[in-house]
Amino acid sequence: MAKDKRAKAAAAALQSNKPAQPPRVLVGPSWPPFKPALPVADLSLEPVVPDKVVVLRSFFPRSLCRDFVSVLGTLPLTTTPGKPKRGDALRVNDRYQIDDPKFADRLWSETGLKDAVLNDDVAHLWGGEVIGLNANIRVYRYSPGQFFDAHYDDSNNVLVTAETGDSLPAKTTWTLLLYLTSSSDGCVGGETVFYPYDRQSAKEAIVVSPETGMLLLHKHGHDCMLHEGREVTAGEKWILRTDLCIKR
Ligand SMILES: O=C(O)CCC(=O)C(=O)O
Ligand SMILES: [Fe+2]
Repeated sequence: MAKDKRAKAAAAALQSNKPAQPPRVLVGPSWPPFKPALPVADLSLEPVVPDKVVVLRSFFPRSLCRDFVSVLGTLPLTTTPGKPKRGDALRVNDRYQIDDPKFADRLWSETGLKDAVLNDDVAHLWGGEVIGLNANIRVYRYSPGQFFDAHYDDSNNVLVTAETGDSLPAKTTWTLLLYLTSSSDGCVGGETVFYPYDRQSAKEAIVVSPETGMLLLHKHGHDCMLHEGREVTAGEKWILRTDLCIKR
């Protein structure tokens, strides 16, 4: 065998002996059942900023939020390093992330969310035909001292699993945040704040205080408003994050 061929073979052997990647979490948490049956309230979207930010109050009842927090509290959350990658916002919180198409579909179709989002009055907001939620579910816990500095959320190309099991090409267009705790649970601070003019001006701030069980949707990608998760100063802020996905 020629010398360079031997070297190539050795390199290939080394490659195949490379230690395995850390296992990806494939099995999600056992999410609590949606009990009582959802929705518990009339789900009408309330505008916070016209065409940019809307909320759905009492999307989850308080008891369900409590059930979620107690299950999520058993997950291996990871504290994000204080030093972000270049271009990334400084985020200091404890986080868990999983691809869970089944749960994303349940959250979409078994909660009243799908009907509320596809309602004729609001269907024009989303930038296309919404076909479901991003399977990438993120759970954030902010303890005192933790926050998410001002940033913009990106739009991403993803696959959404249809009821038939088929994967459909999709694009995320709006961020979805579900607040599982609030001041009524002892969480102080943690407001989500939007800045309409791309600068962190206190005068221009549009402040959304967490409400237990409230769902917030805001436009992301090109038209995303600068926003932050303010520091929590007491208690814990728990949120669940995913995105609305349109057909691509
Ligand atoms: O925690 C918040 O209020 C904001 C979270 C956020 O901006 C994000 O997940 O991109
Ligand atoms: Fe964000």
